[in-house]
Amino acid sequence: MSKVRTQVTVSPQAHVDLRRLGHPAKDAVGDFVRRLRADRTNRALRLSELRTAGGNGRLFVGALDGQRMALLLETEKNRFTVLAIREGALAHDELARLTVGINQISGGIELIDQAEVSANVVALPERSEPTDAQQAGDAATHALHAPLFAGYDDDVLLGLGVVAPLLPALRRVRDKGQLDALLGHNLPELTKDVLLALHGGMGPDAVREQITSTWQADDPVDPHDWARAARRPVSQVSTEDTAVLDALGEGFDAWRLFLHPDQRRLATADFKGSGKVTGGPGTGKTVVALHRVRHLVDRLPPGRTRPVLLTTYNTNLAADLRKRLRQLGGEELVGRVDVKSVDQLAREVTAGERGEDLGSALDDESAMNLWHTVCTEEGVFDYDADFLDSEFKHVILAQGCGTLPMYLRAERRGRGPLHRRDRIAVWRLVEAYRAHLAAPPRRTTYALIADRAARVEQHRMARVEEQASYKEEHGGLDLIHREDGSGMWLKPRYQHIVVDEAQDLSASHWRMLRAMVPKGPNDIFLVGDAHQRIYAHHVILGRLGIETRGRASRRLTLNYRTTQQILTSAHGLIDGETFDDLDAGADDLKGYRSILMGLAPQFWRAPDWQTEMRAVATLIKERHDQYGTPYSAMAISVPDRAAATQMAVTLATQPFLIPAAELRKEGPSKDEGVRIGTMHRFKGLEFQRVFLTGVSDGQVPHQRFEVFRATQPERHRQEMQRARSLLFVAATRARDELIVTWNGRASRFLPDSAERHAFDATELFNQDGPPSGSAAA
Ligand SMILES: Nc1ncnc2c1ncn2[C@@H]1O[C@H](COP(=O)(O)OP(=O)(O)OP(=O)(O)O)[C@@H](O)[C@H]1O
Repeated sequence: MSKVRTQVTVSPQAHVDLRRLGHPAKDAVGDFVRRLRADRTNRALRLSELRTAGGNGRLFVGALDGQRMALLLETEKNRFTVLAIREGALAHDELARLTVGINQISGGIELIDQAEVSANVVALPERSEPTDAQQAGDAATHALHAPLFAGYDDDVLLGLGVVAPLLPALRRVRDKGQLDALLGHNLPELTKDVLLALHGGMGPDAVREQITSTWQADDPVDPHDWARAARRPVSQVSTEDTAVLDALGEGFDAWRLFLHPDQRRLATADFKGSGKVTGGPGTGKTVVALHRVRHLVDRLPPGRTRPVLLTTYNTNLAADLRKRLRQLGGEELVGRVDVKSVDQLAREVTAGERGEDLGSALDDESAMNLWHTVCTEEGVFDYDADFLDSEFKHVILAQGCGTLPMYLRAERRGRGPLHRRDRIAVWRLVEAYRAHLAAPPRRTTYALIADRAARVEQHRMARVEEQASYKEEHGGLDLIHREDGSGMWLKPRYQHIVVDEAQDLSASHWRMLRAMVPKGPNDIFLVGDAHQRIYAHHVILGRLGIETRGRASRRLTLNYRTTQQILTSAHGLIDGETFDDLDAGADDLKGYRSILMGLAPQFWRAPDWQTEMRAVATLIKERHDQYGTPYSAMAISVPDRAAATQMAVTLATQPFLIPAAELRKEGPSKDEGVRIGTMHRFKGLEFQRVFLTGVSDGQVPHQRFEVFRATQPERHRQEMQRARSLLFVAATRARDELIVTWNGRASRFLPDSAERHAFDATELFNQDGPPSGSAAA
């Protein structure tokens, strides 16, 4: 019999099964897909038809290996979609009972296990019908017992996108616990999102507008046309099954295959100029940025140049972006993109300048020490080094103040008043500081490098524009003679720039980037979140020539990283603060939600730092030994570098013997081992389990900021906001579990309930064993 070429894709829900079942299942699916593509008649696949799905669809089961089976849908001749994976003796029966359908809103293929949902979730405490006496009870009691979604007709729920076969079970859900259990199942994403939003208090109209409409299919949905359904992006990303095989082979991240419709739209949108995406932690901003890069590269003419720049705040994040870009599109994609941190870029720009030697860059601590030196030498002790450094970077350099009169006129929005007399004194100190740097051996700072790079690029862009207009006036003649000396035409550095972690770039960085790409369609695309700003100050992009108002600004609100439970707690950390939208507007986390369910964060208090460290080591070892969490999937944030060393030593000693890797600027010091670093190092990363240690009173926020409360209230407010953002960033790195520990009293940023609910770390070392909480995630 001749072999028939077969196409195979994997559905989003099957992908969730694979995540849950882990690597052996993934490898089995990879093998199965390869063999099925090669020859569907291969007997080892044990491919057998189960039933028709109605219309042109046929359901099959196949054997992945001795223990695992898959449910497949043949949507047209020799095109299969893997819908679900089960393992164990009952795998066949479990697959056979799944209900498969086409969602009438999204047009995507969805499935649910009605039996499992009913049995495990809502069959639980079905409440008996009220007696007469109870019926006489007050309305509040009645409301308490009413099913959660009683207020919405079936038609309303279906119209919003809820998967139809779920309705009978959903009608019996009466409390949040049952809803969480229901959402803990592998349900279609649209259904989960709608139910969460309704339960969170969003009205059906708002849900329709903000959620359902984003999933709406572009064409009319025929509930029997499986071939069409399977080709819609919500069912799969690509009609090429090689993409699926690649994804299965190398790493295993859903984002490479399935994008939320909002994410997809942003990645492929056409902007008249720049585009901006904001959104809370874990909403897939980086994922959108990566897909955006792929989209831009796909539209380039063939070539070897790198006309697209992908940039971010620091080196280790840039390395991470390069890795993820390679996963997304291989060498072919990476080969067309410059992936660099903004400081590296600025460094290269200034290094390329003839006759320019700015000297080596001081690290943050040395730069701060230099301010101390300058103040001592000048005999001025009215301003602290932090303040001077910030004033220099965020006012003087940010606004390009080259002279004292310019600085006297500079705006200091949100920084409180600074009188003329003080500005003159600060300016003198700044001049002394610059003189120190210029004296041999010449040194500089990253802020000065960025400032210089911005000027160089602005100058370069002015020449590019000048040449372009000359060429236009002279009919496009070759102008070699005009560029005599350099002998070449100047071209803009890039055609497109994509920026991740945009909230932490300084005004100088933006000036440099603005001048690296000509103004035009899709010039700059930036993603960021002001709630996570921990370095820079608020920059108004519109004033720097980056216009993203109106339709060019979008927000993502669905979190894919962190469980709803962790998110709610993290949210509490920044409640009450106000945030910008990276431009002149305001932003908040309204509507920010997660469809992932899990454990509530755990709190542990210890009498002292030593006990706290040993408690953390105990909890980590338990998670590794009992639940199989690799050490490298766990991370500990510590208050400072000394604490990092102490923590690593504690982990390494008997009885723990836990390997550790320090999180450095350029990434972890080793591939293996628990990651340890200060909260700043957690930026942009994610881990399965996160331990935030030293979250004690006086440590978070640090007590040194207390002096500003009376003397510089505006400064105090800013420091508090930054400290909250830092804790927020660190907490939202956790995928499955967040553990917060402290010694002495808890940080005032934590809710009062933290102290009340905290476990006592000393009990971990009692003979009776610890109350260590459930850790399986
Ligand atoms: N459509 C998706 N489907 C499945 N997983 C997704 C999707 N989008 C993002 N993710 C996953 O969610 C996590 C967070 O994504 P990403 O890092 O892009 O978020 P972010 O908004 O940049 O986060 P942060 O601002 O906290 O750095 C990652 O693990 C990513 O793989």
